[in-house]
Amino acid sequence: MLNTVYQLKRPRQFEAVFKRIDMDDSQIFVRPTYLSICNADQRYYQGTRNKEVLKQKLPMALIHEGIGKVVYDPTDTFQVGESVIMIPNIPEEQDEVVAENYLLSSRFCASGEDGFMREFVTARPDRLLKLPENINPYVAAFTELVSVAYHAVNRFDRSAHMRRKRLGVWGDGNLAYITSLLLKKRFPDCKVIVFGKHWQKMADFTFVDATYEITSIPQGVLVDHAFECVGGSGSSQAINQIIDHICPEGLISIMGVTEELVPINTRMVLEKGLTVKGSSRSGRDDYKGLLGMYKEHPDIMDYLEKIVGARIRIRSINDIIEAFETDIHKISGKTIMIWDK
Ligand SMILES: NC(=O)C1=CN([C@@H]2O[C@H](COP(=O)(O)OP(=O)(O)OC[C@H]3O[C@@H](n4cnc5c(N)ncnc54)[C@H](OP(=O)(O)O)[C@@H]3O)[C@@H](O)[C@H]2O)C=CC1
Ligand SMILES: O=C(CO)[C@H](O)[C@H](O)COP(=O)(O)O
Ligand SMILES: [Zn+2]
Repeated sequence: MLNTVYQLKRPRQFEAVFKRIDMDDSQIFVRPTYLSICNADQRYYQGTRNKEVLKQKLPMALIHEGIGKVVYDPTDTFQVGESVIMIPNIPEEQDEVVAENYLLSSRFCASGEDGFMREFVTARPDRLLKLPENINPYVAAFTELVSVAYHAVNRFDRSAHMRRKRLGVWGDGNLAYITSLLLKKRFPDCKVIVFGKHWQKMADFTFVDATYEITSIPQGVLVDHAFECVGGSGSSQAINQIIDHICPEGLISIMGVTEELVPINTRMVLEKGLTVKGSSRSGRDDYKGLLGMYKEHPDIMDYLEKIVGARIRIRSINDIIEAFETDIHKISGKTIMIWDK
């Protein structure tokens, strides 16, 4: 059968193409319902990736955060009409050491192949998870982003030393909000301190213990471990400020994505004996763990609802452009597309 795929042809230009999909016994058909825009999608949409990357990856359907409804399941794993979270990471092998999101052979929707802006997404049963009942679909749409923070917090917990009195989070955007929220819920006895550029944005981080503007951090403010949730051109400043404010033998978790190489003060990384740990994407176990955390702490959902931003119904390519342009000009929050295609 033919599937309509809404691909980014070149920066700021989408087109609908028709792709043949063969029905077989292993692929479940899902109709996307709520999709959420990530900074990675914006880098393709605005053409801020380097030319070679754009040439290699486009045309490609964007979006790797989303939920949908099962319309056909030859595997009998889900019921028709059931809402599911779509997992964009697609592993092709298992490894006893390397997690699915770090395997070089893994594929990723909206990075190396079409993302979720399609009429139907076809997926193996292990790439879908049943959405719990009564979950707000606008929040569920960005489960992938929350699972990335969950994954990084888990990695931190497995590797960082046990002095965890103060945990620093650099950044004041969506990823910083989510990471500090998960840290506070997971380690309620630790102080979570946010270091951001905009006090107006940090005012929404009501659940943390302190916030500082990065231009006026009082002398003597130190953290045991830190999370970098900035990315882009702010990466270098954030990472170097972390190096200045972290105690010896602390762990720095880097999550921000940047196109440029980032100069960092390696002398002080050495002198302080720091561990720098990168975290990218997430895997099925992270989604499952996160859904368990939602069950244990239902108020996480209330906090996540606060970062739902614009909600835009998509019926045409012009609506898609409107969603991406709105997202560029937002102050904060996640832009959600109600996928009515
Ligand atoms: N590792 C992964 O798998 C994932 C990584 N990401 C990446 O994480 C990064 C953050 O994402 P997101 O929160 O959505 O992005 P945002 O752009 O919303 O957040 C970053 C925020 O940090 C602020 N900022 C800039 N410089 C500094 C600084 N030196 N110290 C503290 N704060 C600063 C920015 O302000 P201003 O805008 O004024 O510069 C902005 O408000 C992005 O690079 C994104 O691509 C996202 C998802 C998954
Ligand atoms: O957003 C992300 C995961 O949620 C990552 O930033 C994204 O996977 C990076 O992909 P790309 O290399 O295509 O920018
Ligand atoms: Zn993303």
